[in-house]
Amino acid sequence: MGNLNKEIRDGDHPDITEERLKSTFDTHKMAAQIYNSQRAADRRNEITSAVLKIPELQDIKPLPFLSREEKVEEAARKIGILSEHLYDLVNVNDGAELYHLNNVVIGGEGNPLALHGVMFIPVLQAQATDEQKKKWLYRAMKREIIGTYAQTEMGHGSNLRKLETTATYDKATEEFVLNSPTTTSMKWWPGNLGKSTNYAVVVATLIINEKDYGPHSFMVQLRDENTHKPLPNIEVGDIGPKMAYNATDNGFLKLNHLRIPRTNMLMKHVKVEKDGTYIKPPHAKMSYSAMVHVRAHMNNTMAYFLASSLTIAVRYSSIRRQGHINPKEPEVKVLEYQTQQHRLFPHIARAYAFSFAGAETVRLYEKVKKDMESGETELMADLHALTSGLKSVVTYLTMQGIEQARQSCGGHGYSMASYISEIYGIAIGGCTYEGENMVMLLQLARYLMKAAKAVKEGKKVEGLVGYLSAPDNRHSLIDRTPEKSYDTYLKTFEHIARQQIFRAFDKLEKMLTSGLPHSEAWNKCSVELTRASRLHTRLFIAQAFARRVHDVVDFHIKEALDDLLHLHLNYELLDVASYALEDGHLCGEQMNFIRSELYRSLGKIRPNAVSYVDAWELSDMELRSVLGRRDGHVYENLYKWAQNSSLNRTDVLPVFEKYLKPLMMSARKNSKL
Ligand SMILES: CCCCC/C=C\C/C=C\C/C=C\CC/C=C/C(=O)SCCNC(=O)CCNC(=O)[C@H](O)C(C)(C)COP(=O)(O)OP(=O)(O)OC[C@H]1O[C@@H](n2cnc3c(N)ncnc32)[C@H](O)[C@@H]1OP(=O)(O)O
Ligand SMILES: Cc1cc2nc3c(=O)[nH]c(=O)nc-3n(C[C@H](O)[C@H](O)[C@H](O)COP(=O)(O)OP(=O)(O)OC[C@H]3O[C@@H](n4cnc5c(N)ncnc54)[C@H](O)[C@@H]3O)c2cc1C
Repeated sequence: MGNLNKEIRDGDHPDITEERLKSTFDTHKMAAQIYNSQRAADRRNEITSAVLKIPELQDIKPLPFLSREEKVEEAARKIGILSEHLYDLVNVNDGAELYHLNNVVIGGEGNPLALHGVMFIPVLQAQATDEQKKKWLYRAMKREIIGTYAQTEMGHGSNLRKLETTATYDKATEEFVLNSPTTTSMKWWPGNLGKSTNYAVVVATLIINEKDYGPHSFMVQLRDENTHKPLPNIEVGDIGPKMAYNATDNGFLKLNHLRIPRTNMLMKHVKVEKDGTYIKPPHAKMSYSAMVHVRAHMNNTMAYFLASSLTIAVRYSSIRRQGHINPKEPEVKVLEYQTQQHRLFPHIARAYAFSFAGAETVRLYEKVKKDMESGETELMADLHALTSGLKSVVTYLTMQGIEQARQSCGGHGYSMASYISEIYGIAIGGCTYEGENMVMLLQLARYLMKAAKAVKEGKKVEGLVGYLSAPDNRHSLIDRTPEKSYDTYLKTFEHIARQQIFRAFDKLEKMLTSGLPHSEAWNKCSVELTRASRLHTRLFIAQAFARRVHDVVDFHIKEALDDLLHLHLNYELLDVASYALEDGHLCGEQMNFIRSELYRSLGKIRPNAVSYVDAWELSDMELRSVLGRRDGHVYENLYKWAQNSSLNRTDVLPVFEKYLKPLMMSARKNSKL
């Protein structure tokens, strides 16, 4: 039998090989769990190998040494080369293959086609009529045109009903007049809007006969297809550097009474007829499909960002030696410290959990998308609630995990050589885009309050909120039953979420009966409401993890996932235990049990730590991290990496003659006086 950890190679750092030899499971079989099939895991590696054989697709130098302009150019250069090889490298109809190709070749900092693939094409697929698809979608898919999704304005992002860009129907000419009447009405933020795209789906407030019909989607050509010059009545540009994600030209757009044909409104579900008659869609929020598309996929991208940072941190922690546990023995790998394990391992478990919850979410999304094709909208509310909660909780916890990964690398974590700070910057954008996290938690809370009301009225609720009408134990059975089952944990999570949902509901009801208007009462309860949403979502994540472990057949993979799940349940429960202590559902003795199970779990995970992160099969090319190198040879490569610094081109910088020398000379002169 070969090595179970598939990353072992001759010449690797012995400390990392030692880790890999301890693996109790086949890392490539584990990759099949993470990427949802063995075929998908195989394809990722095949794509990476093929890319490595194409010299023009390699980074010209480490990305942190590029200026913003060079980053934009480098991403565009690679997109050009990729287009030549695309059909040889991937199945272009497979989103996961395309995403992987992007991560390996270009990385997370963006590229001119980022929004084209992530939102422009999906919005046309979901909202364009067949005729409109012929006109734009097929050209977009062939990349004859490049588009983006332009919704957010300088003054409004969260509250779509107050978008100031107007699309006023002119019956006489059968045109819409698109206008940005104020500075704050300018589109501000859309990815690739600034310089790359020549088309955009613009979301504007529809006005017919002076009546406001709310946000609707319109196809707008922004630039000449040959010269790329902005068309008349259009002002467009880049919004400037951001915290990260700087290979992308997030942009602004000002429309000055721009006229577009009536047929440029995306009309698959909603219509404006020639005479200005408005025909409602089957569901008022069908036009929000592009946002739901991204939200549904964000769990997996966040899991990927988190796993990338942890791969870097755990590999580095296995070659970094510092200090002693036993003073008579050599310095230990920092991974031996319990604090280091506690800092990293629960986040490894979360990365797996987000990936499994993500797979379930994408399945529900695909079902709802198919239903919507035929005008069936029943599950839209469930999907919106689920994706709103997950989007918020997963991005927030990912942020925490990446930052812990950075700190766990000590000083070198702060260097861009770790690349963790860039991953952090990219990932935390997710707390804001596709719906600011608090705003989205409050969307889920609306759904939860409706369910709570139904239960209070004696009705049975089912599906994602079914537990609200299920029987509850007054006291948790954790450590109170002979058999060790995850059900006791999941029931405790259910209890906690249920209690908080009803606490928020009762508070809201009390304020409403005291006569407070709904919106004011809602605001005064909103912290409690967001707590309810978080607890409900964390329950879902834990359940999704348990469902996956339950379904795994391979004994060694099941055992390894079972260890991670055990850690996850104990760690997460400790994190929210105050809710269960408050009403005596858990007692001090059970808390001690949970804590000791957590510490036991850390020890159990320790031998497989490197293998759990290796199983994500993230190549050196896609990690772009000196600390996270597969071979563990960090130090000599840190030194090589620093040679790229432009400050090292000369021994003496011009600033010496200009500023430092006069400063020191004058100081010396003064001290002689
Ligand atoms: C392939 C995936 C790739 C992932 C990412 C990859 C890499 C990452 C790297 C870089 C980033 C790359 C891309 C990022 C791109 C980012 C793009 C954007 O950010 S686009 C702009 C996104 N903007 C928002 O999300 C705005 C948030 N606001 C809203 O969504 C709405 O304003 C809000 C808050 C939902 C309220 O809407 P409104 O129309 O005012 O609501 P009402 O009060 O009228 O009605 C509320 C009822 O409507 C229900 N509802 C709302 N939305 C939906 C929906 N989508 N589906 C079903 N139902 C919905 C809601 O539940 C209420 O129902 P009840 O009244 O409670 O019954
Ligand atoms: C990297 C990145 C990429 C983006 N890409 C795109 C894109 O491609 N296309 C596009 O159209 N947009 C894009 N956006 C914009 C993004 O979607 C919005 O910034 C986001 O939806 C938040 O809206 P806002 O900026 O108006 O925040 P605001 O709503 O102004 O948020 C400010 C604060 O107000 C709070 N708040 C607002 N409303 C409420 C409420 N009702 N209840 C309680 N609290 C509230 C928020 O919680 C937050 O704390 C992008 C943004 C980023 C950062």
